[in-house]
Amino acid sequence: MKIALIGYGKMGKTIEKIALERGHEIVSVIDVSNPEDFNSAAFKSADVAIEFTVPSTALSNYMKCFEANVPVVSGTTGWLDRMDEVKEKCEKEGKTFFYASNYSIGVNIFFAVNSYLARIMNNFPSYNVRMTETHHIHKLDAPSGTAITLAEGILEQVDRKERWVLETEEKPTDLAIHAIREGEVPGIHEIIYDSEADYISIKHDAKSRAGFALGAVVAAEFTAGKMGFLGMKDLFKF
Ligand SMILES: NC(=O)C1=CN([C@@H]2O[C@H](COP(=O)(O)OP(=O)(O)OC[C@H]3O[C@@H](n4cnc5c(N)ncnc54)[C@H](OP(=O)(O)O)[C@@H]3O)[C@@H](O)[C@H]2O)C=CC1
Ligand SMILES: O=C(O)C1=N[C@H](C(=O)O)C[C@H](O)C1
Repeated sequence: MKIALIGYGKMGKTIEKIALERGHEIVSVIDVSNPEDFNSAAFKSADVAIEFTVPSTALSNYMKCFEANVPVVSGTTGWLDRMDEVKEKCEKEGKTFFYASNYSIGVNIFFAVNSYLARIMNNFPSYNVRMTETHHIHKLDAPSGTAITLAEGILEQVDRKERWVLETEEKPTDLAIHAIREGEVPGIHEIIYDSEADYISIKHDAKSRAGFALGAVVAAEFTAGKMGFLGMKDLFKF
């Protein structure tokens, strides 16, 4: 498969290594220095583009992929308030977009466990729920995209919580997400249910970026040749 990489940072480089190991060809690499390459024949020849950049540029990168009719798989976080515009492009104009706030298989299992636990805990109001996420000091957004997906999973199930908030609960119906930035941590997410009697927690701790990158390449293999707005539920069927 011919892959274009958009963003050649920590994730772009890890994805390149895994894509090559899986027998794919990298036909174009676009970073801040060469945005004109979206118009190149090499970019347009790609079966799929994999985009991991920064929140401020993600949406405009997707639009450039759509103009070139190259399906895009993205993991960039911190831009999700614009998601409806992307969905509309897919639904009305037949473009292809695959998105996950976290591509690792382990985190997607964790999402399912989080939902299941939240459904049980809905019946036990003596437990208050909160979350912590820990990432490297270079991360631009907080809370992490993964933490937002986890929070959405809890809010769907736990009737006593109405919205997530960064850091401090203002009222009992708030679900607090504490964001920690330290060293070079690839990503830790922990959900805590706390009562007077005890404390139940579930935690995912990424050992490196390899799991995220492998998931993104597998998603790209799945996306090439497909149409529409896609996500991990289409890929894993859970
Ligand atoms: N969904 C998932 O599974 C995961 C998502 N992420 C998310 O992916 C994103 C990238 O993460 P990571 O690789 O660690 O970050 P990095 O900062 O290491 O890489 C981002 C890269 O994008 C480049 N860039 C900036 N602007 C543009 C532009 N206009 N066009 C093309 N490239 C551009 C940067 O260049 P320069 O440095 O020169 O500015 C940099 O090389 C983040 O939003 C992060 O949260 C990360 C891991 C997993
Ligand atoms: O910026 C990162 O590094 C990560 N970002 C994603 C997020 O915001 O959830 C996924 C992973 O946690 C690493």
